[in-house]
This record gives sequence, structure tokens and C-alpha cells, in this order.
Amino acid sequence: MEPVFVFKHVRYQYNKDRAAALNGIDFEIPLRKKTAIVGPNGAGKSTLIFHMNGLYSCASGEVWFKGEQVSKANQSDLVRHVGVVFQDPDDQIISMTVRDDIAFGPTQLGLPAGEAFRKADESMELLHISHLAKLNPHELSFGQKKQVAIAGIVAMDPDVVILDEPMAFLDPAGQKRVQEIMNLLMAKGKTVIVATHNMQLVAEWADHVVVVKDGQCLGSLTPRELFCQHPHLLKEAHLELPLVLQLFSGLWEEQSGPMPVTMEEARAVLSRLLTNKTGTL
Ligand SMILES: Nc1ncnc2c1ncn2[C@@H]1O[C@H](COP(=O)(O)OP(=O)(O)OP(=O)(O)O)[C@@H](O)[C@H]1O
Repeated sequence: MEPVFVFKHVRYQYNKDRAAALNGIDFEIPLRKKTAIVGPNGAGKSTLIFHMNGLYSCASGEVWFKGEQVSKANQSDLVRHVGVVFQDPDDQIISMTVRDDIAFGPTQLGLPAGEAFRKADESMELLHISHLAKLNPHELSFGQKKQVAIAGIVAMDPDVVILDEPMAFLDPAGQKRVQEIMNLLMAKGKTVIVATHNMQLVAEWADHVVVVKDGQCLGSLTPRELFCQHPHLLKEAHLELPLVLQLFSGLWEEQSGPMPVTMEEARAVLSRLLTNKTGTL
């Protein structure tokens, strides 16, 4: 299947006195797969995202979206297809009520007001935030604002949804809800991309992972390949193994089969071990 994004030798520099934020980066993002972009602070993840939603254009190299090269002529169309939930929800809030704020995006896409508000209402229901509809978004907690920002993007119904650090500052229930929404968007045939430092999320959720450092791609692979076969890439990117892998690597023997990566896999292994022994832990 054709990738949703292809980056070919993309270079972008904010300031000529400083190193390039994207330094000839090459990678692909598969269509309708859950992709995580990981890398240390300043690696270039947000800069990549700004190229994916058409906010920035590369100084050199090529960005392709669904088989078409992004150019000055079509760059602004990307906003219809690619929705971004930014790290800081305050960057996305512009209206005086939550409902108006969520309806703003669909209205900007040209939907009549009635339809835009219908989309906003559906989106609030999906995120379980209908009770916030009449409130001023500036008076909400950070986690609530984040949910409003996600609802705003969901209401625009883009093909690709990108979330920058989606779990940051959310309580466990909020994190679970966001992960459910990400899965729901996948089930609707969308491509969901997250930029994150959260390796547990990568292990539990992602199908594909792109490792970025210093504006270059260190690897584009599955989480299992990254954690079990190429953990040195994590070290190179100043990232850590997820907890399950921290627990099992070093203890695991190859003949025991594939190393557990997710909590569920770890639980299955431990349960097998415990039922095979007569003693208890
Ligand atoms: N507006 C800007 N002006 C100048 N330099 C910038 C600007 N935004 C980012 N940079 C620089 O570009 C590089 C990449 O930054 P970017 O924000 O893309 O990284 P990131 O991987 O998203 O980081 P983080 O994990 O901290 O969010 C960094 O060196 C950063 O200092």
C-alpha cells in the first residue's frame, strides 16, 4: 500500500546561525497504520509535523502526501486532510465556548453552521465532554483543554490525525480515553500519528515507529524490531526501553521465543511461569 507520507532528503533551517532542524531526513509513514515518531527534545519532531500539515515548506528535498508531491500550489490543501493536535492546547483555543471552539474548524472548512455544530456535538459525545459545551475553554484544566483540542480535530474529520505528546499531563482515565479515541479513528480508516517520548505508549499502541535525532532518521521499523533487535537506536536517541523490556532484557533467552513487549505479553509469560511452578512468588 502506498505510504501516506514520504520524506526525501528534507532539510529545514529556522535560523542560519544554528544547525538545521531537519537535516536531509528520509522516511515513510505507512497508510492506516499507527505510527509513533520518537526522539529526544529538539530532535525535529514538531518541525516534521509542521511539514505534514503544510504549515512549513522544506528548504530542499521533497515531501509526498498520498502519492503526490507537496508543492507551493497544493500545500495549503493539506490542512483539509491532516489534523494536528498540538502539545499545548492553548495554541488551538480561539473561541469563548467549548462548543464554538470545536465547531470553528469545520466552519473554516466551509461547512454550514448547522452541520459544523452537529459535527461538534458528535465529537464532544465521542470524547465524553458534552458537559463542557457551554464553558469558556480558558477556564478548563489542562487535560480538559487537551480533550477539547482533540475534539476540534475529530470534528474536522481529517484522513490523518497527528497528536503531539497526546498523553502529557492527562490523568490515567484521560489517557485511556485518548488511546480509545486514537483506536476509534484507526477503526474509521484514518491514519494516526503520534510524536512522543512515551516508550510504553509505543510498545502498547504503535505498529510502526520512526526514530529521529538531530533532524535525521535513525530508523523506521516496528516497535518489536526497535526494542528487541535495535535497542542501540534508543540509546543513540537518548530514549529508554519501555518498562516491560527493561524487566525482561538480559533475562530472556532466545529459545524461549519472542521477548514480551507489551504488558499483556509480559502477563502471559509470568502467568505461564507461575502455573508451571508449584511455589508462589
Ligand atoms: N521557532 C523556532 N525558531 C528557531 N529554532 C527553532 C524553532 N522551533 C524549533 N527550533 C529548533 O529546531 C530544532 C528542532 O525542534 P523541534 O521543536 O522540531 O524538536 P522536537 O523534537 O519537537 O522537540 P520536543 O521533544 O522538545 O518537542 C531544535 O534545535 C529547536 O531549537
